[in-house]
Amino acid sequence: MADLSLWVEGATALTAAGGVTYARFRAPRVYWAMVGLPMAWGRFSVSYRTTMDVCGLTVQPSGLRAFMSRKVARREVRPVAPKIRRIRPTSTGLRVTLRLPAGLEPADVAAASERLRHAWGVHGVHVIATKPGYVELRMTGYDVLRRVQMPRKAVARDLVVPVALRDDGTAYERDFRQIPHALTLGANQSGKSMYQRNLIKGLARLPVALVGIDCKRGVEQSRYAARLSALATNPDDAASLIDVLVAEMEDRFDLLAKHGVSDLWELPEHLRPVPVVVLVDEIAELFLISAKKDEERRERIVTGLIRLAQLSRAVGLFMEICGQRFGSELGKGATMLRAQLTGRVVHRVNDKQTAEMGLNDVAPESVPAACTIPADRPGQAVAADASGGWGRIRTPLTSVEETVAVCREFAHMAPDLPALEPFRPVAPPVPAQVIPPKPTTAPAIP
Ligand SMILES: Nc1ncnc2c1ncn2[C@@H]1O[C@H](COP(=O)(O)OP(=O)(O)OP(=O)(O)O)[C@@H](O)[C@H]1O
Repeated sequence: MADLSLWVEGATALTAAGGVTYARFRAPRVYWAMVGLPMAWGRFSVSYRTTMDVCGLTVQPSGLRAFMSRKVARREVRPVAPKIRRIRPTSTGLRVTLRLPAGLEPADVAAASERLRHAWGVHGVHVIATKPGYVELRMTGYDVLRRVQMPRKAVARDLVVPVALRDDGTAYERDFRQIPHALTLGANQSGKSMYQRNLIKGLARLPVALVGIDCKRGVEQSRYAARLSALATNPDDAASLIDVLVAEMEDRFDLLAKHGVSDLWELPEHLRPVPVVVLVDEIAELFLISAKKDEERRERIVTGLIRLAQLSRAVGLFMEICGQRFGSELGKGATMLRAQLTGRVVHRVNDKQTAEMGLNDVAPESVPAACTIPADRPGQAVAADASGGWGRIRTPLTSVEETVAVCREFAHMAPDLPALEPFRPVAPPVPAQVIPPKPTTAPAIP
């Protein structure tokens, strides 16, 4: 009898251990909530003071404070560590708000983040300066980019689209009003189309006009035709469409001048034209020419794009450009246009030079991170902008069917812009539901 209960206990323990190991790799969120979080929180609480001390994140107390400790409280004078203001567990990690003592700055804490991560046994520690004197430690319990799950609260709104997950567990949002024009670079199969797909899926729900330029005969973007107000699938159409967009920009400037305002958002709502997002897939197709006769068209396209990039923010025209490389080898105007695209997302690249094209002028220290994206992590990228900030992101896996369905659902939101009417794509018919043939009843076997 005793033997049997020993067997049952052993089997239960083994099952539980197996379950925990399984959860750790297959359901890291569950593992974090049940095992990782209590352990990390405990370790953090118990070792906070000593960890801060050994990581050099304490300062000597002021003279008055030292005097009070010694004479009034009759305590030993101890170095001062940042004060914990708030601890908040999340589904991916732990967030701690710290008040820094005089003498410490956010960069000091950021420099120690690797040491903190090892001390508390977490996957990563990111340090964010939230306001003067305060930092937030964003700890992640596991590699959140391995299988991307967007935070539930991340939804598209205004002109902000959550398009990927950051490695600190927060959503990476493409905010068109903050960063009007952006560039996405990456090698073949690095995840550029997935990035655009997530962007289109988010934008489709917003009151914006979507304009596609996809000179690979529209293989990528024509699938989203239901929600596009215009689509160009070859360089000749692209040149005409860009001319129309430049004319639209000029009309909008006339409108602003007429009402004495300098920005689209200052217009009363009933007068405000709808924002337009121009999505360019494979920019090289617009720059490269195979015959001398195409030179004039190239000149028209490049001048138009540069004018749009320089001026169109105020009138609500935004650009999202995508390509494998974008440097001076594309010819005149390429680097000038690139300089106007201040948002940068660089996926896996084949050479350091491509990473430099995308990141050197905005966040040069992020170049090594872009060069070390593993090939088995499509969709992972380095995102940077003109503020100098950068981080690692990865898009969620989103199927074409899912995005097409969203485009169809929100097709009624594609605004009618008369100028773009000649370029309006014809949405492919909804595939008829395949109804399986009725099974024919087999003759009864006698
Ligand atoms: N975030 C992601 N998670 C998982 N798989 C992804 C992710 N992003 C892309 N992939 C996969 O990687 C492959 C290449 O992705 P995608 O087509 O987006 O790359 P690309 O850079 O546009 O390639 P190309 O330049 O050849 O068109 C696809 O099979 C896609 O399903």
